[in-house]
Amino acid sequence: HPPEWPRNAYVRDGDSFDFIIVGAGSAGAVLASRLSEVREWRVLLLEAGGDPPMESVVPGLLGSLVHSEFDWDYYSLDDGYSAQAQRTPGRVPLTRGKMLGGSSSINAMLYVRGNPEDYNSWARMGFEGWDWSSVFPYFLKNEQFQVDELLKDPVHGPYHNADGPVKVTVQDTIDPNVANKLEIIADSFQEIGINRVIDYNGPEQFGVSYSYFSHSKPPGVRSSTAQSYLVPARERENLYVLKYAYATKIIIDESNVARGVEVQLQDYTKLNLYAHKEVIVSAGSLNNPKLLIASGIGTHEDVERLNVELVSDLPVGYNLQDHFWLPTFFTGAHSSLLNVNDSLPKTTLDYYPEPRLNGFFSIQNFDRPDIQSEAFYFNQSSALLPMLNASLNYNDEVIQSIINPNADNEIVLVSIILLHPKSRGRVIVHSADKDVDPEFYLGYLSNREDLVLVREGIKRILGLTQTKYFKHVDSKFVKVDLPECDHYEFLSDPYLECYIRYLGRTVWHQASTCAMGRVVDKDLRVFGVARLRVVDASVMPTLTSGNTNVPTMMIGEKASDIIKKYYLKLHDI
Ligand SMILES: Cc1cc2nc3c(=O)[nH]c(=O)nc-3n(C[C@H](O)[C@H](O)[C@H](O)COP(=O)(O)OP(=O)(O)OC[C@H]3O[C@@H](n4cnc5c(N)ncnc54)[C@H](O)[C@@H]3O)c2cc1C
Repeated sequence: HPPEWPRNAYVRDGDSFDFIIVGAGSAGAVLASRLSEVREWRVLLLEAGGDPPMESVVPGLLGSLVHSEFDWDYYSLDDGYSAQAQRTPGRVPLTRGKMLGGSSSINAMLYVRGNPEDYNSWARMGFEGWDWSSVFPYFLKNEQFQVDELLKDPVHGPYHNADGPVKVTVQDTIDPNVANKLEIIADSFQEIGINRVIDYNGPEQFGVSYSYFSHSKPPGVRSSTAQSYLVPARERENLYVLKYAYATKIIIDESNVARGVEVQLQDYTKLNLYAHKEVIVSAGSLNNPKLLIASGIGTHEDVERLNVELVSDLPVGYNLQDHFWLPTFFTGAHSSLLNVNDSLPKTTLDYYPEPRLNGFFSIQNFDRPDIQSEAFYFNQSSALLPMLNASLNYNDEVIQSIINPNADNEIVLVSIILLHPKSRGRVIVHSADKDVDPEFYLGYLSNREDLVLVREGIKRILGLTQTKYFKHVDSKFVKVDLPECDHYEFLSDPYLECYIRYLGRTVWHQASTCAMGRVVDKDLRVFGVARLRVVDASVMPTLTSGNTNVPTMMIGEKASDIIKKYYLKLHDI
């Protein structure tokens, strides 16, 4: 059954609330739920989209919402240098959820907290209160861990909580062949020095393990923030959820105090809504810059371009950071499709449809991992083609050159993710009009050190071909059809760099466009404007060592307590 989503609020022009939150995503929905725990606070949550459809709720339907009405469907600018093997060179689809739950309603559900050093480094940068020991309680508060053996385990148990809102399970599959192959691949990783660990959210992140996902045990239901934070709060009389409500501008008075939000509804009606206490912007790293710059908060050049008056001169939209994702492909065991029945995928909608191992290792910096690596196994009947096509958006020649060896062989895809890129991108806003998208320059590999690190990462992974099982099946690194790289010796450094520039692309972790220290302070208040905060992935000073959804929910949890402490004058919550 579809969940009972919160009802749409009846709101009139001029209405006022205590808090207005813009964006019901990974952070915004957490804030709305936590702030409305204070019954005397009236909380309005504005969301540009509506309720999530069943394709969002059912884990096995992952991937079917890309380019739909539930996706902002942005594309990056072609920089002529990276992601050149996309269908349109350089133009990478930047999927973002447009519905309750935001990107937590469309993402791949991997549950990865990152490394304690990520947060300790934020504290060392001067952001007091963001060190690991301060943020760890919020990770616990978020989690409803459903892996009983680990909960009971004296070593792993203390790293988990069974009572939070977001259900977390360990990967499972009903296909014994897939389970067996993932075991073999994990052993092969061990042979190249990437050890087996049980739980990367536990005592040790370095190593390879099964993946943990934010969905429930069967019957599998995605634990988006809509499902886990908003549904349980839907009966609260002080929580108002306004759907299909696009925030066009923050209303700021002449003393630089945020007073409310100007909203455009689907039928283009405009409403002015007011906040007695605060406006909180949680529209995500790609959308916040447009809203802030249209409200006069940005560099003076960017604000002037929109013909608005400057309120606070801040580098909004700069400093865009993203994890760079690169696939490598290896042939596995020989196999052929003689029996059609054997070829039918053995899968269930209860689980994530593409089981994968998740590994973390380092090339340079051993305080925390610098590379994340995922390993997927595909037989002929599997999801390889749709994944290359719909999710990864490669051109036909590239896809064909990977699918061809798959006719006679299983394929192992091993991705390499650059966790701490030095390259930076930018969101460029040309218009405040709801229907004019900003431009997104990702800046991948603009710092050569990033290219070198990924290249060394591939070399480490190439070691797999020398391991027992891969040798036994005579595994080969698949030569992808990249004519521009052909004049380099296959697998030489220049060849690998060319390969990276063509195949590398996003894994949808854009962050830091309103980072702490640049646009907001450590309590996430916007510099130069009173009663205005930004709370979402855009405030991360640097990226974490892993997928960004849980860190963003943690930011929502921590910000809720910062706000409660401030207004309720509490010392501890
Ligand atoms: C395809 C995909 C796969 C991913 N896979 C994973 C994964 O497996 N694991 C993981 O940890 N992370 C994953 N991520 C990343 C993770 O989901 C994001 O980092 C996280 O959701 C960001 O949260 P946020 O609160 O910053 O923004 P969002 O969750 O995107 O929320 C922003 C919300 O604001 C709304 N909004 C925007 N502009 C306006 C406006 N002007 N007015 C009103 N509302 C507005 C949006 O509709 C949206 O609901 C993935 C992301 C994508 C897109």
